[in-house]
Amino acid sequence: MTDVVLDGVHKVYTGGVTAVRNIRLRINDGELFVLLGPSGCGKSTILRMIAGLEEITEGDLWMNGGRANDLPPRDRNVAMVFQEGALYPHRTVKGNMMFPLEVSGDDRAEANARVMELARALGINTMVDRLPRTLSGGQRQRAAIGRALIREPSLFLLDEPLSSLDAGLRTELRVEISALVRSTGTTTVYVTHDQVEAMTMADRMAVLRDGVLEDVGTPEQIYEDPATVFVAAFLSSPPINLLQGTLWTVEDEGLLIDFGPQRMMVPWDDPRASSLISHQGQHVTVGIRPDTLTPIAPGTPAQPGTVLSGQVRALEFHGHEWLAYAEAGITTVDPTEVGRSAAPATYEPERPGLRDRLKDLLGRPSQDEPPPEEHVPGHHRRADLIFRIAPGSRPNRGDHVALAVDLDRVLFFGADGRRVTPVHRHQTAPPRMHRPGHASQETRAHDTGAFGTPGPTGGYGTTGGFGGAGGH
Ligand SMILES: Nc1ncnc2c1ncn2[C@@H]1O[C@H](COP(=O)(O)OP(=O)(O)OP(=O)(O)O)[C@@H](O)[C@H]1O
Repeated sequence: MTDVVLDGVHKVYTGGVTAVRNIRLRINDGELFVLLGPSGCGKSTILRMIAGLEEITEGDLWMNGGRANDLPPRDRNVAMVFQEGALYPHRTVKGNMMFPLEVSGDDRAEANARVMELARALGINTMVDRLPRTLSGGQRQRAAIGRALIREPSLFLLDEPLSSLDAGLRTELRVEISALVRSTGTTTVYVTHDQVEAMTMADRMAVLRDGVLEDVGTPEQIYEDPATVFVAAFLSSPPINLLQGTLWTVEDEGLLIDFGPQRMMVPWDDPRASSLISHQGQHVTVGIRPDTLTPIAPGTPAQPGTVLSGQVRALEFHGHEWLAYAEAGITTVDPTEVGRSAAPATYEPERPGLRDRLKDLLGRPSQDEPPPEEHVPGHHRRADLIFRIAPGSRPNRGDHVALAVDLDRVLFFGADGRRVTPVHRHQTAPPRMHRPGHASQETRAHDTGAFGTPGPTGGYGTTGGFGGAGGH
């Protein structure tokens, strides 16, 4: 068993491609840790550096408290499974699974018993005498996982092992892989670009973009309390509404978010008001998940500044729910563009007399234009407000709808794409099975911080909490 720390790890490939930028991350002993991100974000590179298959350009890799940058792969006790798990074509499933034990000279009868036990756990015990070419893709992956796990590695690395399988098999296997590695207590690092796979499997996960660590935490933490616009959008299906507004303070009332034709109000007693106030006069991105908007009948009393409206343009049936798309005339933010460069939030809008501007905002007609967009980093467009329809109250296309916003669940991001309010990363992974003698959850309860959230030092002679991205 092992824990892994990446301390300021940086990777530049020959030819100059920077694949990984200053990653600081702790993967705890016995944890199922997922690396999630879009294609090309550096997930596989990180995995390969942990395996010793790729050189680390800068920074340190620690395994079980020892610096491992120069440790040969064979001395790391790591097993790895790829998208197409490699099997020897002329060996049966059993032959493939036996191979690592034969190499290490294990007792044959004992090895045979272990292979059969693992094959049963993987659901391939009835096909151990078959050759790989006679197996389905899912069965081949099970065999590859069996071959990797048979010699009880300290660290199990999986690189998109399910991505070539169909949706049904993926669901089935992700449950089985999670159960298997949890029952063995093997520290596991799992790479995927599939948010559902990440959310359903991970004890904790890291979200990457362009080689930069955007966020680290449990799936619940990252979903409910994302550190950046990119993370909020990457972990959202149906997509989160990301509305671009400008923030103004209104004495006696609160913080007004001006979306141009519509606005929202965050009252002064809202716990986020004290963080938001520093964005006075600046662009903010307001993240509203579709289930945070509730259609209400016209005229229903609501707290001022908590209702948005639009005209229904499309309806979509998703089996378990209906979604509606309403044209609201609000500029939305493209999360793939925001916060991409290291550009700080430098936008300073022109300030006509503030008092005049507020008077204007609070009483003006809805067709007014928002502040000029060319000042804002990122890409912006007008898009629909997406909301979930309550059962039995389906609007028709063309209807005007009023949508009550659950203000407590709204997320606020600055122009640089980072959350305006601090993100919380105090808890570690949920309790899980461990073999006797392994570190308990409590002893592993030193969690990472992301973007300046509190995180104690992880030891190994480094400063600051692991898990936050540096220099982003
Ligand atoms: N051997 C290599 N030489 C040069 N550049 C490379 C090499 N391997 C990867 N890269 C580049 O490094 C970046 C990160 O690649 P990596 O494979 O780690 O990403 P990934 O997130 O795993 O992507 P995917 O999900 O598509 O596998 C990409 O820009 C890629 O083109």
